Amino acid sequence: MSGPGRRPPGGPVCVLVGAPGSGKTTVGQTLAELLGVEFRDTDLDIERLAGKPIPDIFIDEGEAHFRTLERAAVAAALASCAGVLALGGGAVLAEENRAALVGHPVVHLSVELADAVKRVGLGAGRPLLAINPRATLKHLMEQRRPLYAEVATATAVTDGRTPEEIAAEIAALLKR
Ligand SMILES: Nc1ncnc2c1ncn2[C@@H]1O[C@H](COP(=O)(O)OP(=O)(O)OP(=O)(O)O)[C@@H](O)[C@H]1O
Ligand SMILES: O=C(O)C1=C[C@@H](O)[C@@H](O)[C@H](O)C1
Ligand SMILES: [Mg+2]
Repeated sequence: MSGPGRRPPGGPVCVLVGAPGSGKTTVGQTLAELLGVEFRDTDLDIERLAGKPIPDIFIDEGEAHFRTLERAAVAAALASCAGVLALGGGAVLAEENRAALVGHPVVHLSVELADAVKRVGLGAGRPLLAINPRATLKHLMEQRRPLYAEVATATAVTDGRTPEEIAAEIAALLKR
């Protein structure tokens, strides 16, 4: 893993991006504990503001509305989080979000299809994976791989590794 990049004053110490099941929420929580900083997750921010779970937002208002909420959540979190920030798996799809990430230390949690499929199972709580999770995840990962690479200043491989090992690697890197 190469260096994570410079952190703008007041911004997150680390932003995590990656495919569904890459471990952004799990590794992010562990990393925040290790560093003694706040953990923030734009998916949770969106659910709190909307007052309902993400699958219900997809059902009631549709994906386009969710992406609008997500762009606002990413901008707000980048402006106010000084800890570890996990983004939703599809946040990098928006050019606006990719532009907002420039200058931040962004770590891509990489995962191959086999481990990702095992981790998300039948996609419970993940509306995009509700039907045919393996094929959908394969397509999403192929489509998004260049976008994660575009925004990332460092990559941490997660396949076959525990969240604790991954968080420790990122923490060491951030101290450099
Ligand atoms: N390195 C790992 N090894 C094994 N299991 C893991 C690892 N990282 C995460 N998991 C498990 O995989 C599942 C998905 O992890 P998590 O919810 O953190 O992914 P995510 O990247 O936040 O996904 P999403 O994009 O849907 O929010 C959880 O059950 C978690 O316990
Ligand atoms: O991969 C995606 O597009 C998504 C991932 C989750 O984190 C949530 O943001 C939502 O379920 C959409
Ligand atoms: Mg998550």
